[in-house]
Amino acid sequence: MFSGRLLRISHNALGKPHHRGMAVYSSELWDEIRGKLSMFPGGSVNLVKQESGIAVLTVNNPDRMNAFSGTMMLELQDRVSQLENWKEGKGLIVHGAGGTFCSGSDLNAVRAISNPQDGMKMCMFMQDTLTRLLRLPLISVALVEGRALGGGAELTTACDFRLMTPSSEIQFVHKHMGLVPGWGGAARLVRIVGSQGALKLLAAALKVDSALAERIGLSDGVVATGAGTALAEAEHWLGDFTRGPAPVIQAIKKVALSGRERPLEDALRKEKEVFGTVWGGSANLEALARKSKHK
Ligand SMILES: CC[C@H](C(=O)O)C(=O)SCCNC(=O)CCNC(=O)[C@H](O)C(C)(C)COP(=O)(O)OP(=O)(O)OC[C@H]1O[C@@H](n2cnc3c(N)ncnc32)[C@H](O)[C@@H]1OP(=O)(O)O
Repeated sequence: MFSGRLLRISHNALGKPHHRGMAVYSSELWDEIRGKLSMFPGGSVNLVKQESGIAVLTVNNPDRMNAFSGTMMLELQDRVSQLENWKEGKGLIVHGAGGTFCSGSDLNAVRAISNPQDGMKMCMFMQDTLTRLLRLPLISVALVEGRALGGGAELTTACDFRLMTPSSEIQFVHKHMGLVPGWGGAARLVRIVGSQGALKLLAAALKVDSALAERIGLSDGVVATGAGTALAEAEHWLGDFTRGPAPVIQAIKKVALSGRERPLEDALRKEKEVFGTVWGGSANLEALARKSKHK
């Protein structure tokens, strides 16, 4: 488990603790890393915020099976910042362009930064961004069509839920690359499928199809394939969880998140704090006035 102390007190490159909201590392480090990543262009990360309160984030580099170039890593961080400030937001779908999810880091960039120093910086940058993605006050789902490989598999674990099309696959291929996950994917995978399950998926670099993924709790459901169909089905699926006023949905995500990440007493204090934001709020008062019955 992430401890509450780690959540709120992380360490900068010099080992000094610093306090930051939803991030893991100090943003003082980012200027240098951003400079390096900006040298590897290609693709984009697109964000559409819809009136429904559900946003769609598209990893878009179809010529490279949606691999993450350096500039896409930068764009992802910017998109997450935008979503952190989206007051009306309730849900998020993360998917890939052109019928596939994401094939991880762009190997052309990886080859150019294959020294340990640059690798560590990229790792910290992506850990920070994906941690912030998971901590958004939005209910998020990764829609996996085609392949989710390496860092792409890690990206799926930075969402609250995963949906897969019947023929799609998630594979932590890191072992075959002589690596371990570096974008926080191992830590998150353990929380999703347990330590035994995570060890099996990582150590065998198993191809996890949609049936196996559902059986081990990696996937939360299967959606039909087809141009636009999978996305529409994912929106419909998410709609069940995002129906209602944004402050209430965001509060639900916050208490679930603190329960997932914090030790019990810390999570209880957080729950009390979040409870205070909705108690006597407009949705609460309207429900009381309606004399709601839950038959
Ligand atoms: C922490 C994360 C970790 C790290 O950085 O440390 C990583 O993510 S490492 C990257 C892990 N991913 C891979 O190793 C993917 C390697 N690629 C493949 O296995 C295949 O390309 C596959 C299965 C994604 C798709 O196979 P398919 O036969 O359907 O298509 P092609 O192989 O012809 O691919 C089309 C085109 O895309 C290029 N491509 C695919 N993935 C990447 C990538 N990760 N980086 C750069 N380019 C990629 C592939 O080379 C083809 O380009 P072309 O110019 O046509 O050769």
